[in-house]
Amino acid sequence: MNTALTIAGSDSSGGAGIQADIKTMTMNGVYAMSAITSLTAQNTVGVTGIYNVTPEFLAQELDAVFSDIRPDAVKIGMLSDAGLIRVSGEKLQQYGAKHIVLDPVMVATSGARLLAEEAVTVLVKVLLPLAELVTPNIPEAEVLSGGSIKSKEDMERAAETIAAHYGCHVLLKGGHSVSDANDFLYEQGKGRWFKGERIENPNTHGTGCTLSSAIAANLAKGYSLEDSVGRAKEYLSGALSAMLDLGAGSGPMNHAFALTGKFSD
Ligand SMILES: Nc1ncnc2c1ncn2[C@@H]1O[C@H](COP(=O)(O)OP(=O)(O)OP(=O)(O)O)[C@@H](O)[C@H]1O
Ligand SMILES: Cc1ncc(CO)c(N)n1
Repeated sequence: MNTALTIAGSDSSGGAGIQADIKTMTMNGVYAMSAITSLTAQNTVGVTGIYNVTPEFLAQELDAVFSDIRPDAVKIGMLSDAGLIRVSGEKLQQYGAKHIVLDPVMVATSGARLLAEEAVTVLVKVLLPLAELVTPNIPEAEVLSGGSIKSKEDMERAAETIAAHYGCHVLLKGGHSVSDANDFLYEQGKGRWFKGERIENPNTHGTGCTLSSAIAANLAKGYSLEDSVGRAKEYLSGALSAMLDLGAGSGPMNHAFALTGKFSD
């Protein structure tokens, strides 16, 4: 069986973070493992507490995983401080981890900051060069590219800038745009749009975590990057269109109904 590891934070409400990642990887047919970076007290309305593990403990988790069941792909989500970012980089290099998908989580859907502002430069320096793919949303891509993104052309330009700077492929997600939820993949000098009809569902808690985990799961199974993104986007749209409505705020998606049958291998 193919295996994948998520390095991310726990979401007590189960919609994002580690919980979304494990559901997604399992539904996509790979064995899921986790190295938890932080506990968040969180629900559909907001984040009320963040309790980070120490860098030493994260190193122990990563040693335990890599020395026993090697992951075929790694998804990285919430890493809220510089120490946790550095230790992740060291361990991923030490073990020669492959197929690293980096979701540069900065702010939760509810608006809470999940990455200290001063740690952004460390994330960029340490982890972007190790990643096969980075998956920023529009506000994150503005931070990484240093320019504002208002149009389709701005998205294409920003993805190209990030790829050129850091030597990784870029999937710039359009969930925060006003029109359709189209994502732009920039890979080895060529760009491709992945079209997604906007689903009128305000319950988008964990969409970014789910998409990056589904990409990692498909890379773990041996699909190309383009196919992995295509399959992940189908999975995400399926989970969103199941129209689950839980909690008072932006609720989670329904993973049990995510597979439309097209990719249910
Ligand atoms: N209403 C929607 N309908 C269809 N697809 C959507 C919708 N909202 C987001 N998406 C898709 O969900 C994926 C995640 O994109 P988004 O830009 O929301 O990421 P994010 O902001 O990192 O997520 P999160 O809110 O979990 O932090 C993308 O493929 C995006 O196109
Ligand atoms: C733990 C965690 N990771 C990532 C996100 C981003 O949606 C979140 N809300 N919570």
